[in-house]
Amino acid sequence: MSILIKNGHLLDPATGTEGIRDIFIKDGLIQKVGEYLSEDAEQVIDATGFSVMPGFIDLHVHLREPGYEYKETIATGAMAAAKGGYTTICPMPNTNPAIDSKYMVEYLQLKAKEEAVVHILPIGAVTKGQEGTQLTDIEAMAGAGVVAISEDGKSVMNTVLYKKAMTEAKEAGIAVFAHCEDKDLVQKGVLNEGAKARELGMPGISNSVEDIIAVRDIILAKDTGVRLHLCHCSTKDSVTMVKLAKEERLPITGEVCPHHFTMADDEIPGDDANYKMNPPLRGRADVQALKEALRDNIMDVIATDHAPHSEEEKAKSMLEAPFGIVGLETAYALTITELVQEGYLTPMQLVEKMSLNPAKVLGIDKGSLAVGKVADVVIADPHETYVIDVNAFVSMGKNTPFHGKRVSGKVKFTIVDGEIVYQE
Ligand SMILES: NC(=O)N[C@@H](CC(=O)O)C(=O)O
Ligand SMILES: [Zn+2]
Repeated sequence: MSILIKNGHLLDPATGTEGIRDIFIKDGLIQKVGEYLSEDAEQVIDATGFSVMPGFIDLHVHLREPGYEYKETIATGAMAAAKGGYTTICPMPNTNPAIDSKYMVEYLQLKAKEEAVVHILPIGAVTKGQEGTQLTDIEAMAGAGVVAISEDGKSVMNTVLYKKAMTEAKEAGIAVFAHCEDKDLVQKGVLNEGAKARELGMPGISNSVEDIIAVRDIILAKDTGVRLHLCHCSTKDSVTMVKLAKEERLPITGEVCPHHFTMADDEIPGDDANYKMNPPLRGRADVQALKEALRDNIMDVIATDHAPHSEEEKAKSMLEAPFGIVGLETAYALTITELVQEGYLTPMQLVEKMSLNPAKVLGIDKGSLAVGKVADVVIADPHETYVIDVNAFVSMGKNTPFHGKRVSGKVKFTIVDGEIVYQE
């Protein structure tokens, strides 16, 4: 298939290109980028007024397959990704069984190849069954194609074991993605510790639950030399620690989720589990620190932590319901609305955080629309304003606190390997 994208506003931070360009795609690759291209193409897309960007790369999604297909499948999660402008997503290994062996990695890849409309790059578990006791065969999983290891959903609390995992990941040439949460300190917390938790009479989760493990993991990464990526950073002290680590030139990157820069805990209307996720919505000062950290490039990546659950599960009290909200279909709009329109990020920075930097974290040749690159492209209207409606989601998960929120920014086309996989 050949596609000619006309008159779009190209945003390609990898080459420093920002401006009106035409792009000619053929045989799955970017063939030409220029002004007034007139190539013959099977499909011409008029992208006047739209941004044309390298496809978004999500370092943190939960696809729920195998084991929890009633929440999401590889097929539905990938379709939600395409609708959100993502062309590559990295599923976390907390499935049932967990992605904790070469065989499970191969199973996931095979299913993804058959069923997913976007690229799937799996992440392997750190310990077998994510039970925290026995390391997985990290070298074998890396050989099978995992791009990182992570115990996401929890932390590896045994420091000796985790250090060994980091050493092995370093040897295998892959990164460690850290979910920072002190399992003992969190106790039974369900939302941020503070006035809202007291008002609802529910146990809180302090910032230190995250901060203590973030410090530990940064120190372990310094000891082992592994590339460490801190998932879903939610606190102002996480920001400070990533800043210090960068000043020391440690290979550490930080990720922020749209919900953590969009909403503070004081906006939780009551006992509604669509506002329950891990880490929780934090205080105003944390939200502000996260926005500034993205602006100042202390935080490198915006990732969704797309965590679908069934309506039945999320209809329960916050005390009972599982943690997590969906994010693939709202991330671009929340980033435009909360960060670009508010002056925290330039459009080029948005592309860095959602595409180029994630590619760098993974060490893959994506995140750019330069000639010769794979044609993974998103075309979006940054100005279109609308109201988020869960009934329009293609994800099986409808669990979001942003239903009814007015936002700007809508994905129009998503192109994977030169093929249109989503069109509004
Ligand atoms: N973030 C969440 O609240 N939940 C995630 C796990 C995780 O990313 O920690 C899930 O798998 O549901
Ligand atoms: Zn997590």
